[in-house]
Amino acid sequence: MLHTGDPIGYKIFRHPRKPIGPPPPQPPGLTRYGSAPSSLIATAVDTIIGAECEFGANLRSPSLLGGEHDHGHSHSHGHYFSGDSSSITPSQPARSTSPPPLSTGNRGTDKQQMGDGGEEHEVGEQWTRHGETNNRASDIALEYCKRIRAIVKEISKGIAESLGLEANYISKAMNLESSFQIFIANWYPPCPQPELAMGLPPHSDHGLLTLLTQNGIGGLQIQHNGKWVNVNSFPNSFLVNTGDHLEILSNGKYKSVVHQAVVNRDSTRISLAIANGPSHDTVVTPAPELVKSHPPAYGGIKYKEYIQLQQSNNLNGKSILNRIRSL
Ligand SMILES: O=C(O)CCC(=O)C(=O)O
Ligand SMILES: [Fe+2]
Repeated sequence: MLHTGDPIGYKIFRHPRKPIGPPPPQPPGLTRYGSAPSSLIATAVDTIIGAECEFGANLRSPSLLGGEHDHGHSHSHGHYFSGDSSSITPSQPARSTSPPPLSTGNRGTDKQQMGDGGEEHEVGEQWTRHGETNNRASDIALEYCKRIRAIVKEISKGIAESLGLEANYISKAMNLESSFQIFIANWYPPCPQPELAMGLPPHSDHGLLTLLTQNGIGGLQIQHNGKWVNVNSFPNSFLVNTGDHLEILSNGKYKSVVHQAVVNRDSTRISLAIANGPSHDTVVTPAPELVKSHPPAYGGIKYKEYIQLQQSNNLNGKSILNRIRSL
């Protein structure tokens, strides 16, 4: 897990208490206690990264996230959002009538998916809330994702060099110009018996890097040497989680971090995660340079299929990565 030091600001976001919906499938022993009311993403975008807070202000200035545009991408290239929650839906019909391939969530969180203009989605879809188009939230989130993508590309250069690879190796191998991003908002309400509950079960993220920002309330834990370690919510920082596809590409030199979210008795916690992966159809395999002294430890699988596998199974540590482990 890495931290980036970009100076972002945020403000505490308090969502009105609402009953959460029916619980998703539970891991044995603990009650899942975290979800998202269906309007969370748009509301969270409005309040955590929206115009009233520092971050929103920074979003409009090029300095924060590395520039006005994301090097090579434009709306016409095919950024999109699509909704898989009941009340945040594309305001225009999707191009295909089949459901989005990644729409089956297993986490009880609201998600918005953003990708490279593949066949399933219309470009420039907008979010609706309570039947009304929320242009502002979708515009801010779109810009946010573009800037995050630029950051991920920069970090990937440093990682590639640390592996003895050419700086742009990861960007090219994963086709990061068209990287598939998923915008995830997690909402963890106060829980009367946190010791009996679990916010988000242990898992690793499927992509390359996940950039997380939070509302100042701790709850994230990472597994380190077999123990759970609390990760504090540092102000003015993103938390960067290493994902399974970095582990694959690096032939195990970088490990994806297993993490979970716990809940607390007093405060609502919200986290916004942007999961950044390769493009949909990319098959990532260990870099040839890294299999000279160690045979490839993982087989390759299309990223889209990998995500489908994770989303159609309960979150359970590194269970999906283990399926394509060859050693
Ligand atoms: O809420 C958190 O801190 C963890 C979120 C997370 O792991 C995820 O969305 O994948
Ligand atoms: Fe995660």
